[in-house]
Amino acid sequence: MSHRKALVAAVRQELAEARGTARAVLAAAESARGEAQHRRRLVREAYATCLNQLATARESARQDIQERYQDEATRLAGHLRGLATISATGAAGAPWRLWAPSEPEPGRPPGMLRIGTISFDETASLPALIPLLGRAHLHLSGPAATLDDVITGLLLRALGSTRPGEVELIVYDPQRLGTFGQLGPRFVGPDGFGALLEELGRPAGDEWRLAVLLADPTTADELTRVQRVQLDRIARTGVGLGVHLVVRGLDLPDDPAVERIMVRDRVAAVGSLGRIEVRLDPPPPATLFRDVADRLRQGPPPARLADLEPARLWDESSRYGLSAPIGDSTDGTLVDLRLGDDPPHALIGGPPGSGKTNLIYTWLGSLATRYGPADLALYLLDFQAGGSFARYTPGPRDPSWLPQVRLAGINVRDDREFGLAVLRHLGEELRGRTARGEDLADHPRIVAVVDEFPVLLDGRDAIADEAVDLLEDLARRGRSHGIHLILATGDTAAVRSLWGRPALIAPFTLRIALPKAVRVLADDNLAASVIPRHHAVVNAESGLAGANRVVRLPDAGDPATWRATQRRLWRSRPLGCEEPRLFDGDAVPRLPSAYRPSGRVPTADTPVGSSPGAVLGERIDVSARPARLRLGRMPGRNLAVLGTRADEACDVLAAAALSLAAQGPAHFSIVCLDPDTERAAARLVAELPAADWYDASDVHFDPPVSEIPRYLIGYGLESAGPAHRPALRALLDSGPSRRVHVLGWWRTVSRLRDDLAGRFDPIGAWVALDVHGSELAPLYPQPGGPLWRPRPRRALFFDRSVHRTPEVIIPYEVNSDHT
Ligand SMILES: Nc1ncnc2c1ncn2[C@@H]1O[C@H](COP(=O)(O)OP(=O)(O)OP(=O)(O)O)[C@@H](O)[C@H]1O
Repeated sequence: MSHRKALVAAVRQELAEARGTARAVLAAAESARGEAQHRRRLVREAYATCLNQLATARESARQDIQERYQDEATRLAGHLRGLATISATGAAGAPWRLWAPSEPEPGRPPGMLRIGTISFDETASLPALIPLLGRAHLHLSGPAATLDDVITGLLLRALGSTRPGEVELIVYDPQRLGTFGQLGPRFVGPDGFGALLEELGRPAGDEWRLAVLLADPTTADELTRVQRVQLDRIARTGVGLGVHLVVRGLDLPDDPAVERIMVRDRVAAVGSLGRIEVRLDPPPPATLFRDVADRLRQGPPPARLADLEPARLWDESSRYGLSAPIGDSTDGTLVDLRLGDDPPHALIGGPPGSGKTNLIYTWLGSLATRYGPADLALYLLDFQAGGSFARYTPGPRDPSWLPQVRLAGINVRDDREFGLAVLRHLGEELRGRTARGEDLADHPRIVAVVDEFPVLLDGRDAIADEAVDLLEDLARRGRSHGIHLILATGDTAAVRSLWGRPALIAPFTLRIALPKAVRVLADDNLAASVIPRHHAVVNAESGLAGANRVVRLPDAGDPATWRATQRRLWRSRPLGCEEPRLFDGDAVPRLPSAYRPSGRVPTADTPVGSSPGAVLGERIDVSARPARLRLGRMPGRNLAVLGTRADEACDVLAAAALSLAAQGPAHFSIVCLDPDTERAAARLVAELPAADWYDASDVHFDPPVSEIPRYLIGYGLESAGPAHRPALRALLDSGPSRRVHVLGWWRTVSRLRDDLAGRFDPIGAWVALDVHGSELAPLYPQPGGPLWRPRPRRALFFDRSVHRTPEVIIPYEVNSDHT
């Protein structure tokens, strides 16, 4: 029992120990669990804190990023918009509601064109731009109607942002679906497609050629292999040649120059924009077409004259030539005209109103601001009606003149003699320069401008013959002596006839053709027929096709603008610079005071020359010298003034008498037999120092003999009548040897003949007013009489002792107040 008890006790003991151990283990476990739980709690808490912190950090980072993204995006969008504005200025990029045609900036190639917008969030959008002129062809696919809207908009932008004439628009539209008729395209019909492809394979000229091909299924089906090859070649090489395609309905090969636009609804995918979607602009409102059409019709606003001025006045030397810009070219750079060894001379042509005068003004202005009077001398002749060169000479309201102008002839249409005189003068200058063999640097270069030169060369007469010879000589030899000619005309027939004179026209290698000019350029050079107004084709290779430069001309017409420039030049003129000689065919010269006795009345002891000269009128020449009739003691030294224009006859007689009186002692017998001339005769008597008056009541022709010369000034001598004829004839015959000379007026040659009984030898000199050449035959050594068609205020003067042919003179106005 005890054993059992002991065993029980031992087991109990063990159990108790085990329980104790278990309890201890449990306690340890419990505490470990507690520990673990505590740690877990701690970790959880830490995690939560961490999570919170992370969330906060993430939130703030997110916000930061968001803000930065916003900022960046706004900035980028701003940049992009700025870039877009620069890349597509004015009409190329403006939305339709603000749209108007715009003038491209000179010197900048055409930009991109807007077709719609790109939106990158709800609020902001950017213009979507695509390349065209100078950059790419366009290939469009999608619903035809939408494509045609897109194309219409693009054409409007392309034409509205370039200068009229810069883009030649050709449309192939067999179904006539397009709506660009107002843009003035050249339409090509279905049967012209092959020819069009051939044409597009050739380089465009100065302009861009923009071909819109709206192909229908038939076109695509019928495209031959050759045409396919041509089209592919245009797609690859056309852009470099100025040829651009805008195509729908036909494939174009893959090429960097081909921009593809795929349209679905009003959204497009554009090749160069990648995956960005473009929301297309609506089609342009119809009214905008009118604006573009008007602009195309009107032509561009003119470039400014001020743009041609050099940085410094008179800073150039003409030693090696004269070079001056006259306008800007289609790319905005200035185009120079050069005169020198080559080309030496210029021919300007264009129909009336095409802007020749304006071009000449521009050219002269540009030259005159670059080359001072030591480098340039201008001779200006205008055979047109109207005095376009008068602006360069002093006028009543403006005393300034253009210092380089030596001579200006205006209104010389009827005075071809003056043109001839100028050419003779230039011929002498050429001879002088040749003989002296001087260097070009010693002289100014001469530029002689002859506007409407055919007037001078017209008419198969001695003037035309001599003028042609002189022009030919000047054109041939002038180049090496610094003499340059600029001939201008609006007369097509005259230009045509120049081609019959190759020797004359050949040295005129610089050709300037204004719009619609005919035959100024070579026959196969049609550039002048396609340029818009206020443009010119400049060609320094005698008009050969391929040497054209198209120039846009500024408006040089405003006299006030020019006057300001001329004033500046005038104030800079060197000392001793002389006023230009102005010959105005419409002005009547006054008898210069040096030929009037007033003031310096000669006394009886003043020596009289052996043959004093009677001044009859102004010669038509470069220096405006008077025409004189020497009245020596030889037979025949009398003067007959012939014709019915009494005023002019009186002026001739008065100028003769006054100029004789101004030279030395003389006695005058005024015989006035025509009531129309009484007033003028009386004025003359009043101004002469010593004169007797006779009229029908006491007329006689037996003047007393005296020591000093005596002049009988007869008005209407035919009225003396038969009774006085013998005495008159005797006086005419024998007077001159006694220093008695008759200067008389007869209305007609036949009345003079009656008075002379058919013997004209005592009339050694005559001045004919409105008497035709044939009527003058009896007074002229050559049969048939001189060539003379009378014209107002011009007279033909012939003195058989000095003249081989008669000369045209302008009777001076003696009494301007006509009292
Ligand atoms: N580049 C230009 N810019 C603006 N206006 C111009 C330009 N060229 C000419 N004009 C204007 O056109 C008109 C005709 O020009 P201009 O008188 O020069 O022509 P023209 O050929 O000399 O004519 P005509 O032979 O009939 O005298 C003028 O009113 C002139 O002001």
